[in-house]
Amino acid sequence: ELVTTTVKFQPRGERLERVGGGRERDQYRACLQTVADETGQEDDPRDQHCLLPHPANTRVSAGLQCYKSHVAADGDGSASRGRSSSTSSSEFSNTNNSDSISFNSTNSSGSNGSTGNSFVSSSTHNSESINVQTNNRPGKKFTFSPRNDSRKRRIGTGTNSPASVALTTTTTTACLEFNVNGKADIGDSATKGVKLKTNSLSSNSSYESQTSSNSSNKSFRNFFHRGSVFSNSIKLRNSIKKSGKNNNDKSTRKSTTATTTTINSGSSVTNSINSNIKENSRFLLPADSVTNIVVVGDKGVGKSAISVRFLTRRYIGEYSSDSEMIYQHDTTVDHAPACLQLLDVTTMQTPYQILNHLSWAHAFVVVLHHSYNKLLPGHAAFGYQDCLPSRASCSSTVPLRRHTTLLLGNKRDLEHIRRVWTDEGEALSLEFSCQFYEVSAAESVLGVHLAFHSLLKETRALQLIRSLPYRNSQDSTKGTVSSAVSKVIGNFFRHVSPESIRYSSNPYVAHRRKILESLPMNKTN
Ligand SMILES: Nc1nc2c(ncn2[C@@H]2O[C@H](COP(=O)(O)OP(=O)(O)OP(=O)(O)O)[C@@H](O)[C@H]2O)c(=O)[nH]1
Repeated sequence: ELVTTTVKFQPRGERLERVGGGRERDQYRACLQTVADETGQEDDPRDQHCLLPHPANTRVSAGLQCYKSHVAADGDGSASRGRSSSTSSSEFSNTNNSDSISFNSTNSSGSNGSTGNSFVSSSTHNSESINVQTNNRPGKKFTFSPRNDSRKRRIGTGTNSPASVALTTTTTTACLEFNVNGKADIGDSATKGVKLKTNSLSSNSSYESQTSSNSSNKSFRNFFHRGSVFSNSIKLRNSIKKSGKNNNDKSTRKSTTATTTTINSGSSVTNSINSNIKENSRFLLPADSVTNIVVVGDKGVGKSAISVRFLTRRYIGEYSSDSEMIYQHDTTVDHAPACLQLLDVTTMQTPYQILNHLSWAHAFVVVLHHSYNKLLPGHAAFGYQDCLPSRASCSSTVPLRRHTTLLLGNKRDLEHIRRVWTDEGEALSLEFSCQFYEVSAAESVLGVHLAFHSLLKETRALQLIRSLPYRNSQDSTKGTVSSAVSKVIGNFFRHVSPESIRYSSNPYVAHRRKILESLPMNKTN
C-alpha cells in the first residue's frame, strides 16, 4: 500500500528535489503524486522519487537538509538516511547548523484503516520551532508551507476533509499550536509575541473516533490567531461538538483543558503593570479570579466573528457552526490583569446547557443583527432570559444581580439592509439595563474592543463587589448594590473622629494621633 499522506515543505522557498529509486520507488510515489497534484503536473509512475536534500539548497537556505526514512504501510520499507523508523512510519528531518527542520510522518493505514495516515512534522529554525501533526486519510492532501520568517509566517492550508490536523509553532517570543479537524485554514500568524493555541482534541482517541465517524459530511473550518496587543497571553480551547452528546460533557471539557497550554510573553509593560498592581492590590479582584463570558445570539449573527475579533483582532469569515468554543484570554482592565474565559456557544442549546451557562457566566454578550425585522430581546428567545436584568431587578431593593449583559448589534457595515435602528437598540438596552454597542466585526476591531472592555469593567466591578462579605439580613436595604458600593467607598474614605483616634491602641492610629497632637492648633489648645 502506498503512503498517500503528502507533504510539500518549502522553507525559505527551496524546492523539493526528486531523487531516489530502487526499493523506495513505490513507497514514495504518493508524495510525488501530491506534489504533482499541487503543481498540476502528471506524476510519472516510472519515475518514482523520494525527497532528499539538495546540496545547494542546504547552504543557501540554511535549512533544508532532508533526511527521509520511510517504511511503507505493508512493512516492507527501509530507512534511506538518518533516523530509524518502524513499519508504517515516515519521517523527514532537516538540519543545518543552528537551524533544523524536521518532519515526521506516520502512516497508520496499515493497521488502522479508519484513521488513515498521520503525518507529524516538526521544524526548528534558529530559536523557532514548528511542529505539525496531521491525521488524514489516504488519498487526501495536506500542505504545509511555513516561511521561516518570524515576523511573517504563513502556514498553508490542509484540505483533508475527514482528517485531523495539528500544527505547533514555537518561537522564542511566540508560540502557537494549532489543531484542526478537517479544513485547516491558517493565515498569517504574523507578529512576534504571538500566543495562540487551539485544540481539537486530536490526541484524544474518543474524539478522533467521533471525528472519523461523522467527518465525511462535515467540514470544520478553523482559524488562526495573531497575538493580541491587549494581552500577554491567550489560551484557547476548542471543544468540538460530539455527535449525540452534550457539548458540556465534563470529560470533553477536561480533555480539552488538559491539552491547553498558556504562552506568556514577558515584557516591561507587564512588569510595570505588576508593580502597579501590588500597590493597589486591595482594590482588585484576586489574581486568580476569572471572568466568564458567554456569547449568545441567533444563528449567523456573527458570534464567532465577534469573539475572534476581540481575542485576536482578526476577522475571519467562516466558522464552524456546530462547535462550541471556549477561549481563555489574559488581558488588562484598568491597568490590572484580567483573565477571562469566553464561551462561544452554538445556536441550538439544550435547557441543561443553558442552565450550565447561567450558573457559569458572569457576563453575557448578546449579539444582534440589524437586518432582522424585529430586534429580539436577544437570548430571551433562547432561554437566557435570566441573564437579562430587568429594570426592576436593578433597583436598590433587590439583592445584587448576578450577570452583566452587553447587547451588541453586529454587521453595522451592512447599512443597506438595516431594518432595526440604533434608537431601538438603545431602547432595548434601557429596558434591560444593559450596555449597547453597534459594531462591525468585519470592518473594525475598535468597536468590538471598546464594547468588550466596557463589559469587562462593569463585570469585574460587580465581581469585586460580590466578593465582599455579604450580610444576610431581613432588611432589604442591606446587601444591595448601593450598600456594597458604599461599604467599599467607606473602607477607603472612612471618617475617623478625633476621639476615636485619641483613645485607640492601634499603632497606625497612634501614629496619626502623634501627628495630630503635633499640629500647632492642638499645641495652643
Ligand atoms: N458583513 C458582515 N458580515 C459578518 C460580520 N460578522 C460576521 N459576519 C458574517 O456572518 C456570517 C456568520 O458569522 P458567524 O461568526 O459564523 O456567526 P455565528 O453567530 O457564530 O453563527 P452560528 O455559529 O452559525 O450561529 C459569516 O459569514 C461572517 O462572515 C460583520 O460584521 N459584517
